[in-house]
Amino acid sequence: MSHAPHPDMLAKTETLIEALPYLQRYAGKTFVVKYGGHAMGDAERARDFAEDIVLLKAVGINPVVVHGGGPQIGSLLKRLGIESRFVDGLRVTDAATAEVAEMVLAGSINKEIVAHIAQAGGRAVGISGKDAGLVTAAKVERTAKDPDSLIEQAVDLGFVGEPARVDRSIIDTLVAAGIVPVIAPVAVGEDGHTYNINADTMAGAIAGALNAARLFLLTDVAGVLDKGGNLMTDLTPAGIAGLVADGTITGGMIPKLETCVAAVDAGVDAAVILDGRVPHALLLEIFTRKGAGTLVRAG
Ligand SMILES: Nc1ncnc2c1ncn2[C@@H]1O[C@H](COP(=O)(O)OP(=O)(O)O)[C@@H](O)[C@H]1O
Ligand SMILES: CC(=O)N[C@@H](CCC(=O)OP(=O)(O)O)C(=O)O
Repeated sequence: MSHAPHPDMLAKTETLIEALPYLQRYAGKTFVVKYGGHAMGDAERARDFAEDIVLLKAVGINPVVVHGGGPQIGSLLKRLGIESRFVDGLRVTDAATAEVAEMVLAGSINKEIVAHIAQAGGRAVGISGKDAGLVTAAKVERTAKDPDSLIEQAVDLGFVGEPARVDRSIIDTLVAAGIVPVIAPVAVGEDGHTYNINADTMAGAIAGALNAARLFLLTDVAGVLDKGGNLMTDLTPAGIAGLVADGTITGGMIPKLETCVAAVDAGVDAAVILDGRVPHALLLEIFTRKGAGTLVRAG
């Protein structure tokens, strides 16, 4: 009788052994994972994502989830007959839009992610920036060139906020209790109004406040692509500035990379842009040698 292992078994064992140094390196570390609205479109991928989070927790990593939901806010606004306009990738948010954004983000999407994590055998609690004073928002100020006069003028984005202060204590309490925090990008301002915050910006601020080892941004592209469409696997803040200046990086990728640079500047070891359409993209990135997306690290 042969004792040679079946090739399938061998491949599985190799995968587990390949993960060993990463399991040792990352145990006890905090990973902030931003789950974008585009990445959560597919129900099967949403379940994969929840499994990945539960697996990270099971091997001693502390994942903290910050989610988006831009496309989902857009479709409810459409059903309600409310139009959306974007400036620099930010949704101009009047009082009615802020109400809808909070319903979708802190309501349906937040609870859906929590439920998926529970189904995968984990424990999660869904909160927004409002809970226990997690985030205090400041109104975002933007200027744009007037197309006629070419003079820079203030643009009022309404209730669009950015995190001015982060009080991490509620996250620490949940993590200490073995619970995965799932955070919606909505917060209250000093003025008592509800502010809608870009989810990448929210995730970067949370990662900075937690001194996270890693920030992962799950989106719907392979990562940052060069002008020929090839994946750029490693970037530094200086390299990113050059790619913005020469027009390689445009649109929604600009705030995403600004978030990565800010997080790395704030002491996060590395930020990674990942393709959320790939099954278990997070596990592949964390536990295999190859990595899957674009890694941003201090130069
Ligand atoms: N150099 C680039 N590499 C990859 N994507 C880019 C690049 N420049 C611009 N983009 C755009 O950025 C988009 C990702 O940003 P966004 O749509 O805001 O993602 P999300 O909704 O996941 O936050 C990509 O779908 C792509 O259209
Ligand atoms: C101010 C602002 O633009 N807020 C975003 C919040 C959701 C978000 O960022 O979701 P994604 O990550 O899925 O794009 C919005 O209203 O769409």
